Amino acid sequence: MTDLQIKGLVKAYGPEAAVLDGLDLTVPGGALAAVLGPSGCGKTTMLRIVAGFLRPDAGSVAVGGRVLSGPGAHIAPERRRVGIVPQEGALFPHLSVARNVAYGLSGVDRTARRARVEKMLELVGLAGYGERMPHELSGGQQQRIALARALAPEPQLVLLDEPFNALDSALRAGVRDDVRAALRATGATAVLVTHDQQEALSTADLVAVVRDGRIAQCGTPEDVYHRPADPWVAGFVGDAVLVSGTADAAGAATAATALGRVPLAAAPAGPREGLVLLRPEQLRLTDAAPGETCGTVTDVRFYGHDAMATVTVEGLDAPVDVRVPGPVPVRPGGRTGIQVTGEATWHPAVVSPRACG
Ligand SMILES: Nc1ncnc2c1ncn2[C@@H]1O[C@H](COP(=O)(O)OP(=O)(O)OP(=O)(O)O)[C@@H](O)[C@H]1O
Repeated sequence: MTDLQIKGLVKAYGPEAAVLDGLDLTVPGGALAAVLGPSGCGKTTMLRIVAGFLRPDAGSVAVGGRVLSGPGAHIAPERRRVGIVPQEGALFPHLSVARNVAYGLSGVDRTARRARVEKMLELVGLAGYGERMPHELSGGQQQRIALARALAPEPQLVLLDEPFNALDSALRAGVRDDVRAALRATGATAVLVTHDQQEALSTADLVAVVRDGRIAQCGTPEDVYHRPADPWVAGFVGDAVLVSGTADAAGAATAATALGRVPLAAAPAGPREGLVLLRPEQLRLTDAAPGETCGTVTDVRFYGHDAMATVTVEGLDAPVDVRVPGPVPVRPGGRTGIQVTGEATWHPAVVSPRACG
């Protein structure tokens, strides 16, 4: 299995500020990494450089130790052993499914080619579909064929550029699971570009969040969600509750906030004044008992699996969101107590990212 190493990637289009500004990313062999970031922050630019369609201004791309792009090196896209699954599949409309899948298998003899196509169709759950034409497939089936086509030549790396965008939400989760299973079965290293936080967290082994042309944080989905590098990352990968806090005595992993004393994941180093970050599911609505943090519910949004209550709390400038798993016990206008569960992360300052897009 082959790893992907991107080092110090820089790319500007014309005289404007660089879109990629020293981007580093390592994806271990066999892992699926999701590259997540706001629109216009350079995700596709990075993917196009890795694919070899664009040359970087500086930096390097290596797969399995083989430099594909770098100072004095540029391997042509077709010689990179990199498979690509574009947005909306982009199958050749005039070729049958089997011929689409076989497209990258020139030089392979007929019998081996046929066997490989059958194996790939089986892998993506579409055995027996070889004679169909692309227009006879659903959108989800087309995306799976696009993956089969990308995997057929046994690439070392597979790049997926927002491949589920055109699918409706019901189909999306199923196709996503199938694609993930197929990638796992082949052991290919893969990079999935997406701007969908849920997709990144639920699909990938690693999530890399791009900001200002660099990786703001790269880690497991759990790390990025529960231990975000800063409030911006936290807000980008999920709903966040951010309140001012004063850290307790040096070395203590607790802070005083308007939501009460909050346990921290680690004792803060540096200034005692800072920001305490929680997820809405770490807050609980309680009966408004004396001595407890209290507030007024101003809004309730129902999502089916849970609901979000917005609560204004004395001492806080902005209301906080509380995720409620079952029926919401308070209507808008009602009083409620609030309790914090679990540990918060501590952040010394708010990051204000350069505007993207
Ligand atoms: N060929 C080009 N010439 C000039 N500017 C470009 C070119 N391609 C992209 N850009 C600009 O570079 C920036 C990054 O674009 P890119 O497509 O890499 O972003 P992205 O993160 O993939 O966005 P999205 O999520 O919307 O697809 C954008 O401001 C875009 O307008």
